[in-house]
Amino acid sequence: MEATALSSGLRPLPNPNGYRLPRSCSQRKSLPLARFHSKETPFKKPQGSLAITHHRGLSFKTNVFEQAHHPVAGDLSYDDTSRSNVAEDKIGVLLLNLGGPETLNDVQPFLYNLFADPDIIRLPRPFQFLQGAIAKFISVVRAPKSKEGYAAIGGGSPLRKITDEQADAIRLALQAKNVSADVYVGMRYWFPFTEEAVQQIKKDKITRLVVLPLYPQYSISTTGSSVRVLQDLFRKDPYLARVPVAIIESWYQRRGYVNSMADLIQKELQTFSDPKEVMVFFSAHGVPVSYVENSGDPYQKQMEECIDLIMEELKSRGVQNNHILAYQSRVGPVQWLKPYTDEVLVDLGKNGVKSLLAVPVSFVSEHIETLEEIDMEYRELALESGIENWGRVPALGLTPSFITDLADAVIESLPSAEAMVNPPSAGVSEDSESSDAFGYIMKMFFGSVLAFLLLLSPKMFHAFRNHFI
Ligand SMILES: C=CC1=C(C)c2cc3[nH]c(cc4nc(cc5[nH]c(cc1n2)c(C)c5CCC(=O)O)C(CCC(=O)O)=C4C)c(C)c3C=C
Ligand SMILES: [Fe+2]
Repeated sequence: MEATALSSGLRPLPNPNGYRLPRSCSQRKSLPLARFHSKETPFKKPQGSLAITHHRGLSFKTNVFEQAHHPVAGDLSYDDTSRSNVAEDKIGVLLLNLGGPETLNDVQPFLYNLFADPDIIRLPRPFQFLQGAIAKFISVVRAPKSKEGYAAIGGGSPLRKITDEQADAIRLALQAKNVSADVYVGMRYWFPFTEEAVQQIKKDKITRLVVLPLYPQYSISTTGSSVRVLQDLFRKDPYLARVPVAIIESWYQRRGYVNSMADLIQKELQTFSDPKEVMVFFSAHGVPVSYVENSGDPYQKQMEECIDLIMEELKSRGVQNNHILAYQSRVGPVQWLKPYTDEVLVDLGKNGVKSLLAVPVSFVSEHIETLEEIDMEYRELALESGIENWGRVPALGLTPSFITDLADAVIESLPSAEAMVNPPSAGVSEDSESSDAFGYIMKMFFGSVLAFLLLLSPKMFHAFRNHFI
């Protein structure tokens, strides 16, 4: 697990895991940040545990190996640290997620929010003023196809409901471990937006916050984007700037997660008449290759490590099936991570694979890409390609061992929370505010004109349409 603390001028933001932020991000004012790099050692058996009890009855029982982010594992005592006493705190947990349209009318504005994200469509600096116009254009062009997908799964995304349930389950799991915390949901592209969650956190006077993105692996396009928004909000607000925050950037290595995934796979294999013959097919959401190759996104590496850990766990249980990893859901004209799920399915069918178990691995809730893309499109393609027996592992959702492990991750990261003490961008002059406003108006004007021209040009429309649907 890697926990990061938003904090005071210790180190600049730009190079968290050794990866480079996309230009759009690194060129923004960077937020000072202190980081605690921790690699949980998932295969070491715990050799001891540490109970930390505080006055007011708050008690943490935590495994010393999972305290790797602390300089001296096993020596941890909150009283020894310079950090404030966790027991005194009003603890908040903020779950970050993508969000999804709840009705078909939400689809186009949801897509607009997604494509307006500079971590999703990354434009060279001179063209960044076109972001809004391009987002408008692509969202309008893509909306009909996306709507068909959402219509096929009942008219909207189940993400909000599932994430709310996960929030409740994590709150209860924390309570069962004697940690009282309020759990919030902040979505990146739809309601409840991260901004709303942060307002509530402030209203509730939370004094220590753990940020838990619901993506096991880190990508610039997911966790990176959500955390950037959060940092912007914290930087601007004098109250939030002082709240100690710990960010759990990725957690695919945690035993609880790996074991829970292995449990689900093992169980689903038993539904086949000949479980040993089944190809375990991990299908991860893709990202453009440029994220990995040019910006150092750790997503692909983490994904591969994650699959290795799950397969090692299965092997240790005597499950020796063949497996493969492929990437799904590519959008737009650029190269995405390969191999592509649809191409691999066809190849496997051609090469005589008869039984296949699809395992969605980049996300922990059911969503359009499991319910529509995998269950409908890929299933059909696989059957057409010669695969006879098809199965799919459900998303982790509310699986108790998984939820308990997330609660543990929260507890383990609490001591590493640190406040951002830099004054929020003080002294923004009226001049710079008015020039910002002028720049904004100019961008909106030229952006709208461009979007209008693009939409009117049949040639441009068709070129874009072919790439984005
Ligand atoms: C780890 C998960 C995800 C990564 C990485 C990711 C990158 C990424 N996604 C798009 C474009 C779209 N994503 C869409 C939906 C969507 N994406 C994820 C997860 C990841 N995306 C989820 C869970 C969902 C579903 C939300 C829901 O409503 O259930 C969509 C909209 C759906 C569609 O039209 O297909 C788009 C578009 C890009 C461009 C990208 C990386 C740059
Ligand atoms: Fe996506």
